[in-house]
Amino acid sequence: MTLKHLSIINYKNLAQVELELSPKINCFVGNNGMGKTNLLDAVYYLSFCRSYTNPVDSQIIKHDADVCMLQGRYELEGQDGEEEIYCGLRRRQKKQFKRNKKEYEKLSDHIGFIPLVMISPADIEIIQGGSEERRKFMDMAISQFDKAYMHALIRYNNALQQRNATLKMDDNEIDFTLLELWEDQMAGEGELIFEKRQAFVKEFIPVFDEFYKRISLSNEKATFDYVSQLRENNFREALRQTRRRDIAVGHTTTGIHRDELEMLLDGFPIKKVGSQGQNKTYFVSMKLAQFHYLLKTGKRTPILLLDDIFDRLDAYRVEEIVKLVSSNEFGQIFISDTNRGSFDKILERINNSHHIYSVKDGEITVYA
Ligand SMILES: Nc1ncnc2c1ncn2[C@@H]1O[C@H](COP(=O)(O)OP(=O)(O)OP(=O)(O)O)[C@@H](O)[C@H]1O
Repeated sequence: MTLKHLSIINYKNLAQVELELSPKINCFVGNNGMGKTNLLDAVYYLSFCRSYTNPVDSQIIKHDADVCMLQGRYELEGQDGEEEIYCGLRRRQKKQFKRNKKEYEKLSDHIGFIPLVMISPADIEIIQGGSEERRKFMDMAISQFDKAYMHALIRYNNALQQRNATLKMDDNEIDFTLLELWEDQMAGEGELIFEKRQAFVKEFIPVFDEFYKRISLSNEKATFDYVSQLRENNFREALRQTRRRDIAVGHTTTGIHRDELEMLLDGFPIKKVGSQGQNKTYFVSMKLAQFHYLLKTGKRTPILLLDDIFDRLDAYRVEEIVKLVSSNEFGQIFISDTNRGSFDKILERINNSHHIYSVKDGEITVYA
């Protein structure tokens, strides 16, 4: 999977960008706040129909503009010709998302077509944030290769919302037949989501473990465990049993929306005991394992985006990550950093084609 050409108009601080990209490594260097993350985020947008950093579309249009446009031309492995992905945003209007000039009926149809993994400092939230961050990680990872999972999740969340709205009604207004209907839908979709999350985590852990060991070259034992109320309970029955309590609190207290990934370092929660470098090693290993998983399950090599990830890692860990991502297993890579030195280290090891760009006040030029 290669992004050959990228055009941007008015994406955050990037007023106008035209780039011919290297099929292997593309480095973006510049000071803080210049637009490096925005550039990587634009590439992310073309895969996921949304920004990695800001879920509100109107806020990604350049402040002084009304329209924003992204266009990418891709080459797919084993396929002749190019694929063109286009996104047009206009304030107060529905976004247009097109593949080869044909508009998608549903944006979810596009997810997974351009597989991509982004690693950024914001991923610390997977460890430090609430359990919804860890569920989001699983959902993003599985949805990219499993449409049935994504659709089950959409239906589950809809049924959950409906059940919660019903629980908030006055007792005499609650329609128990309707409540049962939402519960049946939640149970059906929830069981499927649980099975798929369980299978994903089972395969994912050994790969993650391997990456963590390689990057840290230590005896630190990093692992995690999937915790779900569905493991021990029949979900449909559990929903019936917790109804009274749920009516009292006004929301659903049982289900896969309460699942958790317990993240451990040497048997202790990494959230509590991990150093900054260990935390970073942990989430980088998770994302690389996600890449590996996508590669194994999908038809195409994902694009990898590394946004400013070397800060706080010791020289040894940086070198190991560089060795890993420059191996043949990885395809096209976009890297951003404030320091040209990090790139030189990376490029020393690689004979492959690479481009280095300078990013300054939203303008991108080939590095002199
Ligand atoms: N909608 C927008 N319109 C114009 N500028 C925006 C918009 N959204 C964000 N910006 C600007 O983008 C800049 C941040 O860019 P970005 O996050 O890409 O920086 P960076 O080069 O990655 O910096 P760092 O090294 O600090 O991570 C800020 O100056 C911010 O004001």
